[in-house]
Amino acid sequence: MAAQDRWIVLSCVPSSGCAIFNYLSFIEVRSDQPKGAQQISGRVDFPRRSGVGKLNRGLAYAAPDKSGYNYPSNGKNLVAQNKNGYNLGPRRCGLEEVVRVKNGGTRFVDDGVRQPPQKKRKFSPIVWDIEEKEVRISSRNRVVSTPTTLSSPPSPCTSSIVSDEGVTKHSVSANLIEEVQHLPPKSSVFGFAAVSGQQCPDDEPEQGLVRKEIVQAPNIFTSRWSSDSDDEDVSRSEEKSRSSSLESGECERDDLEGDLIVLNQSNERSSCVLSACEDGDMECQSVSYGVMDIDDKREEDVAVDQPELDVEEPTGRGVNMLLGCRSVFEYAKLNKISEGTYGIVYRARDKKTGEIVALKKVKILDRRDFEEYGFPLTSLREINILASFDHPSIVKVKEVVVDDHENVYMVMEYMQHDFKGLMESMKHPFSTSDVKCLMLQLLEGVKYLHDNWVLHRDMKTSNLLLNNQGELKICDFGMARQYGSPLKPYTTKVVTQWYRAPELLLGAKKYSTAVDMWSVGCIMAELLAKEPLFKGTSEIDQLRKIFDTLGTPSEKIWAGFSQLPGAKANYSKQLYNLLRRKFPAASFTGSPVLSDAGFDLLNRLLTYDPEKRITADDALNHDWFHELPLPKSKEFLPTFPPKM
Ligand SMILES: Nc1ncnc2c1ncn2[C@@H]1O[C@H](COP(=O)(O)OP(=O)(O)OP(=O)(O)O)[C@@H](O)[C@H]1O
Repeated sequence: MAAQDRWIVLSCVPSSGCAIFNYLSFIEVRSDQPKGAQQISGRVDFPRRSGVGKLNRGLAYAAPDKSGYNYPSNGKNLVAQNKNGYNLGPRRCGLEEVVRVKNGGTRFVDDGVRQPPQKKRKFSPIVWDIEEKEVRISSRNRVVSTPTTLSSPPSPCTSSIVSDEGVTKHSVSANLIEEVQHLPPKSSVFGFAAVSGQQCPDDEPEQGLVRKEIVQAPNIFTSRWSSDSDDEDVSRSEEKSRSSSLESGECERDDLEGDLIVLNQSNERSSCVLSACEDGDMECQSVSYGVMDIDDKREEDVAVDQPELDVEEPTGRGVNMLLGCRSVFEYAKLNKISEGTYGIVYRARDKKTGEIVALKKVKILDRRDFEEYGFPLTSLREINILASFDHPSIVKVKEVVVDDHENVYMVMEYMQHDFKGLMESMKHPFSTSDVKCLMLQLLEGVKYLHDNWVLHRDMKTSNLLLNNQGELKICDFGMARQYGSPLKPYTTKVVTQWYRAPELLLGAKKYSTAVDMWSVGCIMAELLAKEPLFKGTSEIDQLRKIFDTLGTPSEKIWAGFSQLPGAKANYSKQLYNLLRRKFPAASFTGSPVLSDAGFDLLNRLLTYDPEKRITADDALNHDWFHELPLPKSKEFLPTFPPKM
């Protein structure tokens, strides 16, 4: 396959300093371009960024295949330079050379340097760095696809940086270039928180004082981010259409922040492409499907705000990129598993292989919105992240397929159960060794996410799947987003209410991995008790329920608590942490029992202060997992009758 038939993804750069690329894009490498540097058809749009320079459009070029290139392991580093040769930093790409010319003539050139093999992701998905904006993908010029080739090229997404404390961390690097997936023809690719201690000993709960056992849990905020002094405005837009089908305890998802999105692929004839763009001052970003045609207004913008392009305009127009995706009719739908806010999930069979899969149809909530704004961001985000991840505790996306009506489906590995449904149908709760086994898998998955700078933000039992091999996998990444340094304000309307961390309920705009850890604590409690821990009926009721159990937080146990928007409300003072009552060390009443070590872990997960809340890494090393009963191995987990 010639290079010019490939699709490549140009990635974006976080918004630091002079970094001016904010998006990744999918760009078609065309064969009808001049020699040497093959022009990549399409438009590359960038969000407007104050102080950085407006980037509206660029053109991408790629050199022809110099054969013998053994993707992905031989990926080269590319350097982006502006017109004056200013080096914008290394980028890595799965193609031999990629030259991207943006406004002002920025181009990527091969610097001949090899990237050391890196870790974790199959490829780097997105860096989304757009705060709380409505982001949609335009249905005009549509194209979609996602990688299915799950080879694991070294991740270009991480690089070492030095944190505030001088500790070397991995971070999502700026300046990414996504890698090309080489695909076979036709395969579409695609107190109380008396801190950790939060303890109020069971034998003396009424004695008045909460024991404050300050445990030096890793400091999530300070260890991973620089100062949060950047008080960026969060421009958030409400999603116009909402589903009324929210499950009990769920909040509406009102944020569509984050950005876009990946999907790369190639096959012999056509591929799916996404590019990202910004809609003028409105900062409504959209991703064009398919070949990007040049819209006049954007050209004007470029002309006014940017130096002249020193490259040719793209010539390609209107290729139907959906051709690159297999049809959903390759699968026989067997039954509907679930209909959620953003998707309908079916059990289906691959007609060719007989394999049973899960098909998640992306729900278009409002057709007119779709026409105008395109493919829902949450779905793109989910596809992108899932396609980029490769971990036993994260559900795998096999490919993306389409139907005749432009509906898009994710094809995922099929998992027989979700924990919400499972626990509703179980007569007895999981045993302690079952829960340990499940918690280890869950924490491994969460650690993987956090190591890759992704917040899931919607951890709950219905988003945890279990198969008959005893494997637990996290799904539903529609709310996930990349985070980085410095800590940015995000929307607070994330995480289903029952699992939502107190800092979110109290309106903290800056939050991070600790929100997922709180949810993990709620899940641990639920796995043990077979009942959700805090079943609030509203946000205020949710807080009330948390405070009633863990005690009302104060500045003393949670530094910064009093500054949170929601802290001003008049909460009734509950001085004690009564969690141990719900999980006693021994019980004759049927309450779930929990050893001191187990209770300590639960308490650390449900620590008010996010900075003191335990991390996934530390939780995995917690003593509870080393004491008897030991975690069961997956193969010995109970099996359950199939849900129908
Ligand atoms: N790979 C899979 N295999 C089997 N069932 C699945 C799979 N993925 C999802 N499901 C089922 O579909 C349900 C909804 O999936 P998912 O959460 O991804 O959709 P959603 O539309 O985002 O839902 P919600 O609005 O609840 O967040 C899950 O709770 C689970 O029961």
